[in-house]
Amino acid sequence: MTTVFKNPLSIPVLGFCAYSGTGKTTLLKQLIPALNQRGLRLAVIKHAHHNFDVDIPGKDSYEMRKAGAKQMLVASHVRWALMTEDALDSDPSLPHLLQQIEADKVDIVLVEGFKKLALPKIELHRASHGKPFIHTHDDNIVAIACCDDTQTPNELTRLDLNNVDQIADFVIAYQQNWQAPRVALPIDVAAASLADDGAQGLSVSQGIKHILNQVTPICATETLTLDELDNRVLASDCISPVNVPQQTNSAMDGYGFAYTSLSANQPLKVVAEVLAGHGYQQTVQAGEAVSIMTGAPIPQGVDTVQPRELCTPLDSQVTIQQTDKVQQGQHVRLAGEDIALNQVALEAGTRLGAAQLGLLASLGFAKLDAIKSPVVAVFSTGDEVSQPGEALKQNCIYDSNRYTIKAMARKLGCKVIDLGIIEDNEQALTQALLAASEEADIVISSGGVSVGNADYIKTVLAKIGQINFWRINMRPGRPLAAGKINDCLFFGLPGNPVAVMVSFLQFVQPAIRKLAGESQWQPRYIPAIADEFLRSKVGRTEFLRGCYSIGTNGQIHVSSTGAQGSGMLSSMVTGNCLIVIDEASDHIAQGGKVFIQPFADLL
Ligand SMILES: Nc1nc2c(c(=O)[nH]1)N[C@H]1C(S)=C(S)[C@@H](COP(=O)(O)OP(=O)(O)OC[C@H]3O[C@@H](n4cnc5c(N)ncnc54)[C@H](O)[C@@H]3O)O[C@H]1N2
Ligand code: MOO
Repeated sequence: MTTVFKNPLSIPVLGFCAYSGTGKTTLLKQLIPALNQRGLRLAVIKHAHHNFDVDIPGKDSYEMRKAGAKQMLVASHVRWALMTEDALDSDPSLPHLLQQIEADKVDIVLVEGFKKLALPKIELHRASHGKPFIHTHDDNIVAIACCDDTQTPNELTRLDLNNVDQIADFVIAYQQNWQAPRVALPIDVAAASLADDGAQGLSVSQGIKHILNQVTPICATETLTLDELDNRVLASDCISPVNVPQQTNSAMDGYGFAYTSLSANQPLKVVAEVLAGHGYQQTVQAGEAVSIMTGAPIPQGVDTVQPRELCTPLDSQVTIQQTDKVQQGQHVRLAGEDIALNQVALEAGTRLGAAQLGLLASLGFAKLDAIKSPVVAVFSTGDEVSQPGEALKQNCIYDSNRYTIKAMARKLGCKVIDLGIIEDNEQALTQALLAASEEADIVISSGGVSVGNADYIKTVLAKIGQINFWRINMRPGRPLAAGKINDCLFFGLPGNPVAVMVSFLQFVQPAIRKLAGESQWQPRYIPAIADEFLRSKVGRTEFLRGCYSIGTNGQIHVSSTGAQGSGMLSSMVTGNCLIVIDEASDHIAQGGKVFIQPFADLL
């Protein structure tokens, strides 16, 4: 049995394990020079089972430690050592020790000891010692080094315990082939299986995958002006018809000359002034310079520009100051260095914003084809749900969901049809849903997807569409209906206002983006440090509303907005992000790592 081990470094860690007396240290003492000879920089961590000391009584560092310094760092120009007094009841933590290694100074960490940790290891075995194998009960053994008299399983790399060069070659290959494990995000749609485990509910990733499988991107396009293209999705690759910049030009107001003309304190003859939008048609000769403005084309013979403030003009000459610091080609913007002629400047499926529109303008485009905007029809249900602006009847609530859904859909570039509040009766719902499915690409409702008695929506949907009623293992937003009415996508979001927003962001948003032809979109996760204990539950993804900020240590910190009731819309207003806790965690400790999705990135 081994204990979980997570390598916190970006370099490999390789253990050497054996029963005592096998010759681990003897081997390592021979292996280290062999690896050094092959150019591998090493760190070694050794687990000592006894109380040891590396210091000598009488030395200053020893005396200061004995006087009570918990940590003592002694340093000279050749070596430094950090000694830390730990009175642990159990083994030291290898990840913690690894974090003390300067990973930019070494290529691999070799570990002697820590036999029980699930870290990759080479087992050393000497049959003559009569000790059992380790690989039979440890899956982390990557090779076994033994003598001729030992039988080993075929699937395990076999090394000769007495052949140090062979073992060194193995370590080199291990280091070269090692890849840092991918950071596991709390939601991984690509890895989700679509196996039918509906009784258990679906994970968020499974739900998204099922939904995306039902979405066929819109093909219809329309030609729009640059202004109209804002927040729209480009229909085809945009090929640059020009070089940007069109010609090689100056990045500074100053003097342009041939780098080879420069010699200290030798003035250059100023032969012309070149302004932006104009040119100088002659070739600038050796010993000559032009006065040149930012954006003006660089004349023939010039390859370098010195800013005006580092030049001394006198009559028709200029002296270039600090000639020793001038670099050939400085302050010259090359033709096409931003975007080259015929290069794909923007790919089909790009959502256009300020930067993209500016870039299209810089290429001279006035109009381009965009995918037609998805049309989203939105309605609310529930006898208690009332129209804002009207007097609130007793036991009723105002309809907030329709407004959050409409605003989120519009933010995603959709055209919105507002179907209002549809009364909870079968005929009205059937008519409204069928009519909406004719006009819209997506129909979204809220409320009535759980197990309540007065909800007709489930009955109606079962009759007119192919709709799944899922239980998603998440909070908030557990019930979710998703499917199709004819060719129209349908989402029945849960009624609780925060659940509506979270379900929209996690499930409807990817569907709308795929529908709209946006090919590259992935939700963004940003690592943050939890400033408080965050409660969760194994088996469900938790979306807490949080506030993140940059801490004094320069890292992103996050805390929850407080009470997390799924009816408390104010938490979405106070917060600036969702804190996403994966299914495997039952809590995040204060100071622990957690992923956040800033609202600004989500919509
Ligand atoms: N016995 C069970 N009860 C509930 C369960 C469950 O699994 N078993 N799930 C709970 C969860 S979680 C949620 S979320 C809700 C979702 O239920 P519905 O989708 O059927 O929604 P309603 O019951 O219609 O409404 C829930 C809540 O939201 C308010 N609401 C509804 N529409 C709007 C609107 N347009 N604007 C603002 N607020 C709205 C409604 O008044 C309710 O308070 O079910 C739990 N119960
Ligand atoms: O999942 Mo419900 O959405 O907790 O409010």
